[in-house]
Amino acid sequence: MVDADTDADVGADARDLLQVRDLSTRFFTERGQVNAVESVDFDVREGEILGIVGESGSGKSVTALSLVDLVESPGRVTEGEIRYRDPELAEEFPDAADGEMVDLRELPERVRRALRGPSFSMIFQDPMSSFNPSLTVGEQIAEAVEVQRRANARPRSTRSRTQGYGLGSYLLDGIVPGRDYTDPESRDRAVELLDQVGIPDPAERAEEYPHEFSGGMLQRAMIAQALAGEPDLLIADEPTTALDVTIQAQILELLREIQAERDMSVLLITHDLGVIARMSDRVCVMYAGEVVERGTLADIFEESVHPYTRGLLGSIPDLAEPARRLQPIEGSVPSLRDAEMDDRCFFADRCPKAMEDCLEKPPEFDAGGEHGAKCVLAEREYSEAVALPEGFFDDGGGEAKRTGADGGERRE
Ligand SMILES: Nc1ncnc2c1ncn2[C@@H]1O[C@H](COP(=O)(O)OP(=O)(O)OP(=O)(O)O)[C@@H](O)[C@H]1O
Ligand code: NI
Repeated sequence: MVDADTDADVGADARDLLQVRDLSTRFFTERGQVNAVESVDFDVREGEILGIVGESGSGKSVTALSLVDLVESPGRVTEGEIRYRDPELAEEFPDAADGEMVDLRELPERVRRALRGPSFSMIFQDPMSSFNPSLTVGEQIAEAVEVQRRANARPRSTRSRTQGYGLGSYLLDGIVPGRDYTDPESRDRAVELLDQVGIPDPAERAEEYPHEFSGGMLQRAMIAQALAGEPDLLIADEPTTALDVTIQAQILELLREIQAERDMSVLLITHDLGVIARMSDRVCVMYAGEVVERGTLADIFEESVHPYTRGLLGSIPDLAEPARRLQPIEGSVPSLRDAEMDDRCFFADRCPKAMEDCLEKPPEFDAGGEHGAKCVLAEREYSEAVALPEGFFDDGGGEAKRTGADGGERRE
């Protein structure tokens, strides 16, 4: 049982680990330009779980890949800043730095790659894709441990062996370790990591191959692999989507424990609002490549102002009436082809409250505190209707809102 107050642990004054500004990523396909991520802004604070939620095709995964410079051709980050807190790098690359924050896009590629593992790590929906089928699980995690060791042993700027940071194809595109490649210490550490993610008999399991693991166990092993580099930020893209409900709950619990233990930041991507409610401190709702609403968990679940968020909320099963059918929002996510996208609200076609003004670019409505939405209607309705007392949103990052709300129950 996790108390709602855990949100409050990450106060509004916690420092940002990552600041994403005006990030745009496009795919230049034969059929034209696809605007997969469109001028996205968000921050990830130290020690928080930031959730990104949205339907399929809303740009969540491409956003994540953009952060770690893994967007594949014909895609490319075309705009924006990805500022990451790293005083050492800031000192080394003053041109890319502003205080302790370094714009990753301004760093040499080799340096940026070297951040994968020790600074950022990623886990995915399909753990199989993260492992080389012909090497034991233990050996692959040991390799990830060694990458971290080498990184620690050398100054960042001269690190050269950054390829094999142990995640999926990035392992394969780098050095594929032979059986005797890793040293015994790294192998011991791998067993320790397997133990930490709750794999029974970790020493024996380390000797097994990925196909000998169940889905849930392999998911745990992937988390162990991602943790081997002791990352500051773990990006989890639909980490439990492929798992059955019981295992899903266990893996989420594990992620939460690990996050708290290490005070790591997590960017959690999912289309499942239940997962968001259970896990995140703050939330960004994405639609058609844009962040259309953002706020604390309470802002989003109790006071959402964007019709899209409200639609999504309407489509989660009611806990009181579990038999109720899901109510998907009618219509589908737009194509994101540049040729079809004007400067307007992209949700207007599906919005039950659409009006003529929605054919213009929606304003960024500030709902107070950290709560914001891209919607002209929200701006109109709520700027007048929600006359909140002075200081309501101020101290404690929305603490006042949570009092008396049912936020506590939602989490477990
Ligand atoms: N390789 C590619 N070539 C062209 N367009 C792409 C490519 N990869 C992604 N896109 C475009 O980017 C959009 C966003 O995709 P993305 O994978 O980020 O969505 P998502 O929100 O993660 O969805 P899902 O929940 O299905 O994973 C897609 O709708 C697609 O149009
Ligand atoms: Ni995705």
